[in-house]
Formats: sequence, structure tokens, C-alpha cells
Amino acid sequence: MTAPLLSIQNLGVAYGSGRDRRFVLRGAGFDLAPGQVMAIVGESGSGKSTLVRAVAGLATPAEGRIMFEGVALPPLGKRSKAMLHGIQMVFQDPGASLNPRQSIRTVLEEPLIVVGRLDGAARRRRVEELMDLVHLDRRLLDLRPSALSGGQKQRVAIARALSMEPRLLIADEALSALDFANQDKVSALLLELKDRLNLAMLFVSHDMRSVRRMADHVCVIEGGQVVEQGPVAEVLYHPKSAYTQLLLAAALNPAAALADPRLSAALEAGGPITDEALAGVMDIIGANALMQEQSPS
Ligand SMILES: Nc1ncnc2c1ncn2[C@@H]1O[C@H](COP(=O)(O)OP(=O)(O)OP(=O)(O)O)[C@@H](O)[C@H]1O
Repeated sequence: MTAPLLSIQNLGVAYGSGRDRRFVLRGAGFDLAPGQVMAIVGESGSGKSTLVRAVAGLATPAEGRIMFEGVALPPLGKRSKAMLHGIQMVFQDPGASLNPRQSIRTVLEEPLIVVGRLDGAARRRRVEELMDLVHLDRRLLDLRPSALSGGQKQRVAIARALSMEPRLLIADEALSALDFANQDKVSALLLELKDRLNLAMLFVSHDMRSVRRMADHVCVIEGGQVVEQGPVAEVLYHPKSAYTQLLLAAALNPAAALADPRLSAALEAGGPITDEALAGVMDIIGANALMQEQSPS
């Protein structure tokens, strides 16, 4: 078996201090091999961003450890260049993550200047290669982000992340601000990059359609705990936990799932959602049949 690129072990993150201190993630763990995509799914507030932010060094673990390329990751300020460059992140809002006063050329060249490995001519060539890699016309280089569409801006954000030659790309809801057509195009680009560059990804998403397309493995988080994880074919087509089944049901037909009185009663009572309530909802919205129909195995 390939050694994992990333190994998350018993990870816990707490926010607040004193009596307000509260764990928002606890006991999370999984391995990710090079070139593989792990989708992180769960409802809003379940802890998905907290998990990937801890990997990126933007949240500090209170418990457990995160191993990257065989070495335990320290807090952000103590990470080596190889660690910092090796893990890059792309965020939800491509507009907010690009400096509106900089040309696309500057956006892409700046990190290369900071790294300082290339001279001016080599840097300019690298910037052009990065544009080619994300299928953007080099003529866009002298424009500012405001002249680009949402999909183009997200490609620039991806190109900037790739400039560091990462082995792990974290995409936190990176497709959610895009329209349907661009979601498909950018997810196709990410898959192409994964194969071409052997890039591993942590892919945080609410959207089961993109998860099905993008991921090799899925990790389901409920209330800060990993409730299920495994290959896509198992977790999405034969989900074991009631929570995963509920997420899928809500994704297939959110209005019908939420309108069902058994589900709303369970939610109002503060859960847990019983298998019985769930089975009723799944039958009502036809999710059981649909999942069996769509199962690849
Ligand atoms: N900096 C912070 N300080 C205090 N609490 C926080 C902080 N960041 C997140 N939280 C809380 O931690 C919990 C998990 O948040 P997180 O953003 O990880 O969830 P999420 O699953 O990514 O949600 P969403 O899908 O809405 O982005 C939430 O209850 C949130 O309010």
C-alpha cells in the first residue's frame, strides 16, 4: 500500500477559552494517499472547515496530530517551507481571495518572487505555464480580477495555489459560488490536475453531485465527529450511518425530506434521528430506490 501523504489522527479542535471553551471537532482521523481526493461532507456547522483549516495551519489542534509526508505538522509559524508549499488552499469566493488592485500577472508572480527560486525571465515563463495549466488565455494576464468571470477567477486562484507545486490542495467549497456550468468545468479541471500532477485533495462540499464526480473517498462529519468514511462507492451508494442517509436524502430532494413530519419532529427534539424516522423519509422521497438504481456496483 502507498504510504499516506496525509494522516489525520484523533484530531480535536476547540474554540473559546475558560468556561466557553468548546470542542467543535473531536476524534477525527483518516489517511489520504498521494493523488487521491477525499470529500469532506456534513451539514452546515458540522466542522468540515475546521478540519481542513487545521490541516492548513489556520486552526490549532487541541488534541491529536496531523502527519504530512511522514512528519507531524507543527503550528503554522513553525512549518518548514516544504510543508507550507506542499499544502495549498482554494476558498469559496474567488473574488475575495484575489487582490482587486493587482493584475492577474502580479497575482501569479508574487508568490514566485517570495519563494525566490526563479529569475525574472523564468518567472514570466512559469506564470504563462500556470495560465496554460488552468486553461486560461494568456491575454488575461494584464487584466484585473474584476474583468474576469467567477469561473475564470477561481481558475486564477487554483493557478496561484499550483505555483507552489503543492502535493495537497484543499478546496473548501471551491465550487459553490459558481454557476452550474462553471461548477462542471472547474471540477473537470481539478480532476485533470489531480491526474496530471498526482495532486491529492481535501474537497469540502455540500453538493453530492460534485462529491460523486470528484472524490475517491468520503468522510462524513456530524456535530464534530466523523460518523462514516470510506470509498465513494460504499459511503454514497450503501451508506451505513443514519446521518449519511439523511444527508443524501436531503441532497436528492431537500424540500420533501424537510417537510416530512417524522424528520422535523426528530430535528425539533434535537435528534438523534432514529433509523425508523429516516427510513420513512427515505421511502417518501424515493431515495432508497434512487440510490440502488445509481449504485455503480
Ligand atoms: N473561529 C471560531 N471561533 C469560534 N467558533 C467557531 C470558529 N470557527 C468556527 N466555529 C464554530 O465551529 C463549528 C464548526 O464550524 P465549521 O466552519 O468548521 O463548520 P462547517 O461544517 O465548515 O460549516 P459550513 O458548511 O457552514 O461552512 C460551528 O459551530 C462554528 O460556529
